[in-house]
Amino acid sequence: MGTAILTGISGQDGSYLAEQLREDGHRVVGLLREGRTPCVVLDSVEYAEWDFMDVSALTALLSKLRPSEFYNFAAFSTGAGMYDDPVGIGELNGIAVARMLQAVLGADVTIRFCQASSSEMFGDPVTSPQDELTPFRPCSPYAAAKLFAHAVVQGYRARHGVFACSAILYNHESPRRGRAFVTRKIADAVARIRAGVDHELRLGNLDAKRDWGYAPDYVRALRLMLAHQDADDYVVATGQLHSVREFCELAFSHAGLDYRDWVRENTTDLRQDRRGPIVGDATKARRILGWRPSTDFGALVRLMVDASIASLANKGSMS
Ligand SMILES: C[C@H]1O[C@H](OP(=O)(O)OP(=O)(O)OC[C@H]2O[C@@H](n3cnc4c(=O)[nH]c(N)nc43)[C@H](O)[C@@H]2O)[C@@H](O)[C@@H](O)C1=O
Repeated sequence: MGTAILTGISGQDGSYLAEQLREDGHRVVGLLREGRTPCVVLDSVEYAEWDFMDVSALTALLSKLRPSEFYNFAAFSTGAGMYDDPVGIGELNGIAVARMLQAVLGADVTIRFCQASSSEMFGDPVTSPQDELTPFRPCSPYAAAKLFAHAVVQGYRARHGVFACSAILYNHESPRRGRAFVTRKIADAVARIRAGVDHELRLGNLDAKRDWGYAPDYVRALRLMLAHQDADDYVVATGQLHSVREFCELAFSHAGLDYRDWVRENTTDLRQDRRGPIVGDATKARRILGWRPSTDFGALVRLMVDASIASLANKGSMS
């Protein structure tokens, strides 16, 4: 088995992918931005520091490590922050991807590259569900930077013959999701309310809807993309739309609670989210890669709540 390079290894996607690759016998090298420490520290994963402004240093690193695969998850991604720091987002989520592909080209054109693109690129979508041919209408610096990266991936594939793919990832969740995201916020709140630690949960728009899948399923799709004979772009989604309210209903009832007793809509967390439904059509991934999500919405909600309850109990027993 070969060496795989991962950026963004400290987030949920990178950590799940690293685990799956390790299980299959790959050597995994996580690239950490200088001065960073990984949130999820994984045994048997090596780490290297990475300056995302420096193409020649990355070219030298790739020439030394000779990876067969390179997955890029490095990005600012916090929902509410999609509008903050357009310069930083443009640099890391957008231009850095051009630098990575330039380094691949300089080091070894046979390295297979996978970019984590985002359903946010559809912005206020012209049609629903969206597939690989739906036009993009980005509504935030985050989405614009991801779209720049997406176009760069297609350019290096078409013009330079790099095996470069983009996965247009819809929301994907897990117990490793950052606490700023709504699913983790709800799951943690259920655990804390159940334990009597908290007494309410303040959320933004309860009627906002998303196509939510399970993160380990989504990283499995990325691996299938790089294992396929042809490089291409794929929508990775469940095709099911659910509201924040439905997530709350299921999450609280899983803990024997009624969300209406505990959840308050809070205008300070409200985002201007009056957009058409962002829901994906993953027919192409199913047809060409044989990819299917393993975990449906109900199972996802339950496993996240169970993990938050276990984590809180664990903290309690350690204090
Ligand atoms: C595909 C896309 O997926 C993620 O971005 P996101 O969809 O913004 O994720 P989120 O969990 O912050 O919001 C989901 C929905 O939930 C609504 N919502 C209501 N009340 C609260 C609330 O209290 N907090 C938050 N965070 N959201 C709330 C909020 O308005 C939105 O409609 C990233 O991975 C991103 O990197 C990415 O690419």
